[in-house]
Amino acid sequence: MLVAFLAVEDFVLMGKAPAFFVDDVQRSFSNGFDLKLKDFDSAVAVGNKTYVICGTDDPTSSGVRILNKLTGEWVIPTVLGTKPESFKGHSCVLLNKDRILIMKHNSKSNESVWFLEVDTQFIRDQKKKLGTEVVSWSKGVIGNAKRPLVISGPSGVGKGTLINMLMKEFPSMFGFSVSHTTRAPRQKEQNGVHYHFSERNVMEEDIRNGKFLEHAAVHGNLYGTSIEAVDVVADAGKTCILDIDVQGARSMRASSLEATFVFVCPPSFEELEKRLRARGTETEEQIEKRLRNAKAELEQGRSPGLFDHVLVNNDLDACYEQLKNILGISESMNTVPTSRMCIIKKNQVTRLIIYRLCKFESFLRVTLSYTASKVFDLPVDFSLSKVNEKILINHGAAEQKYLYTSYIDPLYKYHASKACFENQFMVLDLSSMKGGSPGRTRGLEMYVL
Ligand SMILES: Nc1nc2c(ncn2[C@@H]2O[C@H](COP(=O)(O)OP(=O)(O)O)[C@@H](O)[C@H]2O)c(=O)[nH]1
Ligand SMILES: Nc1ncnc2c1ncn2[C@@H]1O[C@H](COP(=O)(O)OP(=O)(O)O)[C@@H](O)[C@H]1O
Repeated sequence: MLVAFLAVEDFVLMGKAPAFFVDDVQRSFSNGFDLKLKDFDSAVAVGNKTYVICGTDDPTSSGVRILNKLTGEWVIPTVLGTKPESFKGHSCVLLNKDRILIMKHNSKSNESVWFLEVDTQFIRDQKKKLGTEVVSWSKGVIGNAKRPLVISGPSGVGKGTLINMLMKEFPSMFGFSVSHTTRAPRQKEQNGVHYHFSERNVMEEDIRNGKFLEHAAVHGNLYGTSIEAVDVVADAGKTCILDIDVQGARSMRASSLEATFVFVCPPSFEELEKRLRARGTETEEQIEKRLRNAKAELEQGRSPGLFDHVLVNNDLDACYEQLKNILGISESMNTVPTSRMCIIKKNQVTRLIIYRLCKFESFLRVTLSYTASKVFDLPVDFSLSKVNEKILINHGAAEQKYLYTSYIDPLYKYHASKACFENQFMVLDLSSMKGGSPGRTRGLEMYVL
């Protein structure tokens, strides 16, 4: 049953597979080289390389080693991304020759799906940059994240003001991506709220270790968006707002993150200077540097294809309304409309109906988010097979039962009985898969067949 579903290039090798199966596949993968698989290790062939994924809880282990099948050499690659914490029994399958899907046995579905990227664009870029073999983990997330909002514009134009207004009016809809920076905190800025204020050497090390989605040198300091900063907001079901400079926006445009890009302009250069000085948070030297950089930023903000929308922040309220229009939101999305509130005061029966309606609305909201992230228990053992964009998670092998199914034989027109296996399948649907390293892989669906 298992073999019937396996395409040759997608061959699966399970840590806990029966010995005869391991031996057969091992030989064909390794061209005669000894893979030295330990308990819970698994191996996947990708072109001339065999990737061994080590089933271990040891945090010091790289978790992955690569055999070059032509030379017989082993390489320990640079491992980027967030790797799964405990990684014992698992099954894997190769997808599109560029990433390996790994599913943990005996786990919850929201913790079970991981991707090891081996030859995606991100990996090819990192290989060039680091000059080593590179692999990168990405956690698979059931359901889709909301489309992030990237806001850029020169210093003092009003980005922070607009973002604060949005977050204050719609606290349950928006979350802020807290960037890292090497600049010193301003008087009212809190670490972990406005920025993660970091030492340059620590931030540089984290960048090397692939913890950042993007980073840039701005006004003489280092700024960057960590993968964690965006994922925390997305995992809470909120739209993530990124306040980043034009270089950062450009990097995000080129990445797998699909976002709405908004550039905010001042009505005039003089007004920008006035606002920056009135804010009183920078020294004269810093103000001059920011104004010099603003000229180039304003030019780059108009680069074709970079920003989806350009807003002129002249009248603050008008600009804020325009931003809300872009996002397709209105006040009624977050509060009970005032007309309804008036009725509430008028009579008891209407009050009850309104109360139920509100309850139902919040029930719907909860139900919808629950459906998107419904959690399954994955069995102690299963095999994976790939059929187009779907992964069949077969956990019936251990409990296969004969069923006698009655049917009418079309030739002889009499009732017959046929023995067949009852297998239990769950499906991981990858057809809406998005994102990937260095962030999460989202848009997955899981259901029982
Ligand atoms: N590329 C990038 N730019 C950032 C990030 N965080 C902030 N910035 C940008 O850095 C610039 C300076 O920010 P900041 O020091 O807070 O000064 P402000 O813009 O005057 O409030 C602004 O253009 C921000 O949009 C980040 O994570 N990545
Ligand atoms: N439309 C506007 N008109 C007048 N002042 C504004 C407007 N928008 C923002 N400001 C003020 O300009 C200053 C800079 O705004 P801020 O949000 O800190 O800019 P940024 O985050 O882009 O650096 C703040 O003092 C803010 O109150």
